[in-house]
Amino acid sequence: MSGFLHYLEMPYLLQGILITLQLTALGLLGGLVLGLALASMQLSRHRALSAVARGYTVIFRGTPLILQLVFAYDALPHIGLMLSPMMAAGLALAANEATFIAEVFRSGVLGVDKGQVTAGQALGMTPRVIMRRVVAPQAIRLMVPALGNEAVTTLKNSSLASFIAVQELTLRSTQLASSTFDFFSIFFASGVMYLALTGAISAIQLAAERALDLDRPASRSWAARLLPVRRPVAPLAEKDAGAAAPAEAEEPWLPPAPPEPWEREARAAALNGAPAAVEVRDLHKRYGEHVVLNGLDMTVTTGEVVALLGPSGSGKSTLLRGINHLEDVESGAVLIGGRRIGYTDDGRPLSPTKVAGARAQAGVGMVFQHFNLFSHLTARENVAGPLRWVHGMPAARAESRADELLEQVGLAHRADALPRHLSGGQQQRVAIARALAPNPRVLLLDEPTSALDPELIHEVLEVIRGLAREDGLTMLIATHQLRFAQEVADRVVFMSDGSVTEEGPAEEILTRPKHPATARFLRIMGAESVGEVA
Ligand SMILES: Nc1ncnc2c1ncn2[C@@H]1O[C@H](COP(=O)(O)OP(=O)(O)OP(=O)(O)O)[C@@H](O)[C@H]1O
Repeated sequence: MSGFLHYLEMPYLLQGILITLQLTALGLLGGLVLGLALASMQLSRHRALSAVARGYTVIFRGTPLILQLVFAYDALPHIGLMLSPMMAAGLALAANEATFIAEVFRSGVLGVDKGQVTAGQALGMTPRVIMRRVVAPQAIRLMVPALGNEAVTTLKNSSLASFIAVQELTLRSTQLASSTFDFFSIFFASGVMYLALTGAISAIQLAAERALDLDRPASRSWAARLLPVRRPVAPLAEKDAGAAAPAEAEEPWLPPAPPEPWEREARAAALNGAPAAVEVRDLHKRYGEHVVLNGLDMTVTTGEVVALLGPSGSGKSTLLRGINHLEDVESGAVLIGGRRIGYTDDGRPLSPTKVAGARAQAGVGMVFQHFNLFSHLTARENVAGPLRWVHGMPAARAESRADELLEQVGLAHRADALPRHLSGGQQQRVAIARALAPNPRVLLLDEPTSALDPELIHEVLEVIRGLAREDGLTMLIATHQLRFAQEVADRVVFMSDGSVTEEGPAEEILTRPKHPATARFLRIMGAESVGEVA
């Protein structure tokens, strides 16, 4: 059995290993470059590019590698492309491997939560910035195991190059065995050598996975220097300091009583005559045959807080996305501070990159139902990152602004935590801080508490209440929290079937609705208790 050992150090076979490694490197690097191009083409919005990439994939994934090797070596010379055996094998390996690597890239990119991409868009990031700062760092982490697999496959497939006389390990083992007839020992030694090589690849893969693991302290991770940095995970705090009411309180939490009539009157007087922050004019949107916004008109005055109510499916989220041009609409217009986002002055649509710039300038902050925090970044980086990437703020200033806002939402002590180490309520408060960071002129909140457990809702509502009452921020809030709407909103807009059914002072709409649809909705949502509070 030990007869195979001396083959492990035989220069003839060791040189074969070197050639195997060179061939694997050619196949893998070529496959990575070509695979990246194929994946980009498949993900592109241009149908022709996508079709070419799919056609390529069908051909190269559907035919045997050995045929491709022989083709590259024997057939290409007939069209004047003469390649050495090594180059022909490298080309065939790369061309074949690219189809699999492209799928790995594609699944990595598609595996990143779409909500984060939407959040990036809402923050004014260009497609390129979103890819670099949000999608790529997360996709790379997802792709490492599959890429490790592809590296092992390429190494093993390189043995097929023996068919076109490349002097790699398999061919040399075969030649040696044919001349010595010591088949068993030689092929055994050759198998051990392949195992050592594939084992090394697996070890590299594991090291990369460990290095990219977000739960490891960044200081020990070499990969953290390549991908966006995060600070070591802060120890979990037992209890949240800040805006929240204690979660363990035994009494059910109730929002403070609505403002006194004189307070409402004072606010109404202050808002009277203020310029429009958001104007929505005759907005139409449909998904296929389904009309979602049906000629919707609405104006939000600067400093006003508007609660958007309506049954599920009435188009509230679509309206909020439409206001920030995250949704294409069929007709109508949205003006933010008097300007249309996403269109030139003569009404032509802008490119996605220019739309991003327009969004950043328009100053519309957005908070989503499912938070949509960038899951690979700490709370601080979630807030500071967009300030740097979109608004060009120096890192130190962006971080101190992030710290200031995290303090405001009661999360200064969790600034270094990743989103997955935060409760839902904390995540939503980080999302609010992120939306506030660039000083938006208007904040859109899309059911900010509906994904939260009941005991976490109040901490988010407290933050929003502070923004409305103390900071005087213009807000449009889609919500099902009627008591909250009554307390915080200056006006309630009730939507059904894609248009405004009824609107007016919060107090009036919530306690004395005129339209039967509003009355039915309020009844279902427990309007009785609103009446009690009033
Ligand atoms: N991308 C989409 N493709 C097809 N239909 C969609 C899409 N997005 C939303 N819709 C449909 O549009 C309608 C309005 O959806 P929207 O999310 O705006 O309603 P909503 O009032 O916010 O509802 P909810 O209170 O449940 O969030 C719904 O019927 C929904 O199914």
